[in-house]
Amino acid sequence: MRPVGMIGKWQDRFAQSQPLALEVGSGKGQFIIGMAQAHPEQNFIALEIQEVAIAYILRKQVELQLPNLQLILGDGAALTDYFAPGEISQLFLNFSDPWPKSRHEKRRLTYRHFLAEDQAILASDGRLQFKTDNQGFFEYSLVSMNNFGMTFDLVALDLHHDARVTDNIETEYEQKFASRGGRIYELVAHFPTKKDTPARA
Ligand SMILES: C[S@@+](CC[C@H](N)C(=O)[O-])C[C@H]1O[C@@H](n2cnc3c(N)ncnc32)[C@H](O)[C@@H]1O
Repeated sequence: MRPVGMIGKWQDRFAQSQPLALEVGSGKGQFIIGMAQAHPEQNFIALEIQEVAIAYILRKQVELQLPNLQLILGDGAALTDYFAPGEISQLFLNFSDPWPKSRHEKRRLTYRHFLAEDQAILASDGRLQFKTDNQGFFEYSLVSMNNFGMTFDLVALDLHHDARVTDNIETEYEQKFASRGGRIYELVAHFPTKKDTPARA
């Protein structure tokens, strides 16, 4: 069931009102729990489509009782069903399914249709952070976001050996791939604001 009643009211669910970050596809929650613990000055929502995975996060949250973490069992392909325009200040896509076959391009969470959803819920100064171990998916996402008019704040082709990144919190997948010697890619980007859009002649 979609939490339609919560649209625009998510801050009411937290101990205090503060910038709200969302992770789409949280898996077992290692990243979002680590972020909520490291950043008590922010609120966090884990959005996950699989009951088994969200139940795993819930079990940890029952134990930890973090005041700045809420969970949604839902579909990250329809973010405007859950959030009001500008309600989210930071959006995390971590190791989303790469859907490598060309005919599945429209399922990739960095396809333009999903970027439009992301843009709608992100605040004007909001940021999208994307991590993957899949080079092809990373390249695709760079092009898709560039074509969408987004600006890149960070492009890291080897996140774990990038001196610019000092506060990385690993996801379960990231830990697994990196421990086998795999390279992790990350980008941080923002959407164009109205003032970035060139005026028509
Ligand atoms: C490859 S796993 C990555 C999990 C975690 N982010 C990590 O890096 O360890 C992808 C996760 O995204 C979830 N997922 C896939 N499509 C989704 C969607 N449309 N909405 C929400 N979650 C989704 C899957 O259930 C899975 O838990």
